[in-house]
Amino acid sequence: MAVEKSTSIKNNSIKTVNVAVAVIHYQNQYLLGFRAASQHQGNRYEFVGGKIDAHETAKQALIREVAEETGINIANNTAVKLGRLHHDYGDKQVCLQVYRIEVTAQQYAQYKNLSCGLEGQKLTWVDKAKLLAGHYDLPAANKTILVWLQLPVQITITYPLAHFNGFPNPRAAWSQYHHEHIAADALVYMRIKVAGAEDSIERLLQLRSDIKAIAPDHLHTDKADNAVINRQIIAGHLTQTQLMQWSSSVAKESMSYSALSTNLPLIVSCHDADSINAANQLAFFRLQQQLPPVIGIFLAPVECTQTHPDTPPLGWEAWSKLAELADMPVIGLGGLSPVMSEQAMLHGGIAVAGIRQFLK
Ligand SMILES: Nc1nc2c([nH]c(=O)n2[C@@H]2O[C@H](COP(=O)(O)OP(=O)(O)OP(=O)(O)O)[C@@H](O)[C@H]2O)c(=O)[nH]1
Repeated sequence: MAVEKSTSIKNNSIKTVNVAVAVIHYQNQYLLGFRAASQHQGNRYEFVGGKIDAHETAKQALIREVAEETGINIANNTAVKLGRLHHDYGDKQVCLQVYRIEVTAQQYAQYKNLSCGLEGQKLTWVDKAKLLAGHYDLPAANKTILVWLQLPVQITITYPLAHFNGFPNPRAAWSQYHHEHIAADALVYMRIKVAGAEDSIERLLQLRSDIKAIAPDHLHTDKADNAVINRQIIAGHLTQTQLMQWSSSVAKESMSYSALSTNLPLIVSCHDADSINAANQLAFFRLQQQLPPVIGIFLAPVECTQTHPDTPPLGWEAWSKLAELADMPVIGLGGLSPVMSEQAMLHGGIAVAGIRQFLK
């Protein structure tokens, strides 16, 4: 959501402070600062960052703040946009503009023993698994950043069930095929494209306890007592059509949107600016309601695809402009291969997803 728009939604008597936040890491080591007791949200860990000055872009502020606080020059590192987060602390409203920056091996070697910042603050490199497990007390707004950081740089998508229609038992064939071809520890979007085929998803999850899944949003709400599903499904998925239905139900003040999952984060599919705006609206709504966040957008198609040959591709430039509108991490989809994650990052995305080339 655009900063201006969110500010107008909120109490205008309190000005929103725009903050550039740098999630600096080298592989699985993440850099945290520690806020002094006298600061807002004091005695908590934080990512390096600070207020965006007037006349400064978020990326300029990021480079300046990181240099001022740590001495690390990130001007030539890729800053991967994760998202924008609006948070009301009661005494202060912030809009965090969050970027992930991987430092080079050389930078890490130079700064890995850094324990005190240039402003006298404590700095520490921490293990990603411990960070995500909540071992470090961070300001409340950062909770969503930790959920974003769970997303890998490659996401596998399943074939739809119809792909196996030639088999005597298509549902069993779907589960068996994916059981054999999904890479170890993958995050898999279970795009089965048929209502009522949840048993196939459940069977696949039972066969592959190493994988995590994004499943149609209704699945886990229907089966909230199912241990397999609860353990492995990390997010529910909404198609663009479902997202726009939610958005129009909000516009009509109908309560049907309450049917969306309340126990898991959501990932949505978008193809244009209107749906990205709806995703931002949904993310803002869920944060306000303290519901699990919207953690990503599948934005497609980047390139031509075999599954949607008639849909004109966006191409990376147009894709990048749309990705910039999103308040949450964006995943490239459509005609991509796993090695293109770097390209996605250079265009404002965090990951790539696909079917064929992502299965082994
Ligand atoms: N740097 C940083 N700030 C964060 C994070 N999470 C979060 O909510 N914030 C909030 O964003 C604002 C950061 O701005 P800042 O660091 O320049 O603010 P400050 O209050 O320390 O500066 P000041 O002493 O000039 O007022 C603070 O209100 C802080 O509580 C984070 O991970 N890193």
